[in-house]
Amino acid sequence: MITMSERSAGITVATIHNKFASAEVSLYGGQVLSFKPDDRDDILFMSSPCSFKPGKPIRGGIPICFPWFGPRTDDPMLPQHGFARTSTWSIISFEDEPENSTLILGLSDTEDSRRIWPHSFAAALAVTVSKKLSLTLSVTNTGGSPLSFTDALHAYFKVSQIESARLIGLEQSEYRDLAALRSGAASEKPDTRITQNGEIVFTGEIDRVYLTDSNIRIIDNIKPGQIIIRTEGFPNRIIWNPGQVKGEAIADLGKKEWNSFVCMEAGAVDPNEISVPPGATVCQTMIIEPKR
Ligand SMILES: O=P(O)(O)OC[C@H]1O[C@@H](O)[C@H](O)[C@@H](O)[C@@H]1O
Repeated sequence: MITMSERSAGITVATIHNKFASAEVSLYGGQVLSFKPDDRDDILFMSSPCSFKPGKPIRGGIPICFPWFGPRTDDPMLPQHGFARTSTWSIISFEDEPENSTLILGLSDTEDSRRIWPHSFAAALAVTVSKKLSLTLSVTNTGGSPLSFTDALHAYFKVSQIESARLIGLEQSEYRDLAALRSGAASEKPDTRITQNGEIVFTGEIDRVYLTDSNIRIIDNIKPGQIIIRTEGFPNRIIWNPGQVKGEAIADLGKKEWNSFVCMEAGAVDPNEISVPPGATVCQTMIIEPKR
């Protein structure tokens, strides 16, 4: 079953409900806002002061970073993480099967998008709600010249408290430390690779791009259960939590809320950008499986 409602002026939300789960998807941003398996607690985090105002990104759920991840290196004035998360997507279709429900949203180039990213494209996001939450982003190059993009499904997972959570699956993987690079440490160069030693525990700011597509497990350690994340077509994992100092300075985040989420993003980040020849389509999938 699907029902549509207005979250605020200009923000339409589809609520999907079936025998396994419920989920909310905002057409603004093409963004999953919540996923409640068995109608239990949401496994996704949503910032409480988030204003849901067109023009601003929604902080929580699963924003889509596309067609670039992070700041645009050739023009830092352009919006961080691209324009997909601040664009309104259209509904392409909705199908309710006995075991799952799939909503497909679409976004194509416009005059405005071509001004900052001169490409013709048709993107579709298929959100399947079942025991698992599955997102497939497909991008078709509808123009006559090759296009390439970087991207991420920037999932915010709720945790009871970040210092107690653990993230498993990246042991021995190499990463680039974006936080260290930003701090301008002389020893840090964009191509510096560090090897992950053991599981990830959170003791302060973490902002890293891992050069791997391995499966991830998030363990809350206070609540029982875990979340398993698998992907196809996403060569990178990005792990982000701002820590207390930077977290308290984020205007659209509640004062203590930096402590209540971890972002585990499936991405294709420089130098792993995705190239799409004219007429071709590239698909990337993220599957999120909550386990009791
Ligand atoms: O505040 P934004 O634009 O949503 O970005 C949040 C974070 O997103 C992460 O993906 C980046 O690696 C971080 O550097 C960034 O701070």
